[in-house]
Amino acid sequence: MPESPSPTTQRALRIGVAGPVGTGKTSIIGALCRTLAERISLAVVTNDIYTDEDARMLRAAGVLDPDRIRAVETGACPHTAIRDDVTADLTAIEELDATYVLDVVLVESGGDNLTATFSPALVDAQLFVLDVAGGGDVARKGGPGITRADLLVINKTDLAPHVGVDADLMVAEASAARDGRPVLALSQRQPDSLAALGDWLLDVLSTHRAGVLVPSDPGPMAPHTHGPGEPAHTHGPGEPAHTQGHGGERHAHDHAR
Ligand SMILES: Nc1nc2c(ncn2[C@@H]2O[C@H](COP(=O)(O)OP(=O)(O)OP(=O)(O)O)[C@@H](O)[C@H]2O)c(=O)[nH]1
Repeated sequence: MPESPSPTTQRALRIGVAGPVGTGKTSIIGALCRTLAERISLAVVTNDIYTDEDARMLRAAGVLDPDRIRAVETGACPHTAIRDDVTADLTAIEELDATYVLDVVLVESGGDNLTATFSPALVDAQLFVLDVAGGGDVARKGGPGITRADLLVINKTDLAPHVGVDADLMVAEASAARDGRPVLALSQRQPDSLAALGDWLLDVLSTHRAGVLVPSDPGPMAPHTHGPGEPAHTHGPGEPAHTQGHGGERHAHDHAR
């Protein structure tokens, strides 16, 4: 039976999982659910632009009661839903928290670029996921998620020999870039690494229950564009409305919220 949350906890701990497309975010959430579902009460919110594919994958994998897994279709770039207007995600989290006695809600960002991070208004702590197949030099490139997420995961280390990457060096370089913040080498094929990930989450949960977890913001996205010919923009306060290209569609929205 899952333990009940501490009476001092007003709501479930919210953990964000961000990182580029295909680095293993859904698999990590599945592994956390498998590792911890007997010990704590979990729910999941996934973000995809047009589909609920990640939620369907997790439901099909049977990692949790399917009703505890909700999909948010962002309809725009994933970083918009986790950073600028977090309403849809917050609503999904709050509905889950009102329906179940929860310890933790895991929120998966849609796969995005290297600079997308969660707003501290949405999650209490966040992990950023890279994989060795993306190249050994990615961790050196920096960016807010790599340098300042609460945990950086270097994922799919089992593939390192096949893609010519020195995973230990990648971890060392990432650690050097993070000023003492933790880095975890992970593989779905290495149970010890999955247990270490579960332990990290339980540590964060203890801090949350003690009422001393202060969400920290890794920082805004770097200036970027959404389509050929569009000028680079940022997501900082006071930024004027601009247009974004989304597979041919264009719409205006204000990132200053
Ligand atoms: N070899 C290996 N493959 C992995 C590992 N983790 C995930 N994968 C595979 O990597 C692929 C992408 O994994 P996902 O978990 O869907 O990645 P994601 O980041 O959620 O992908 P998006 O939601 O599309 O951004 C799948 O084929 C997984 O089976 C791992 O540790 N080792």
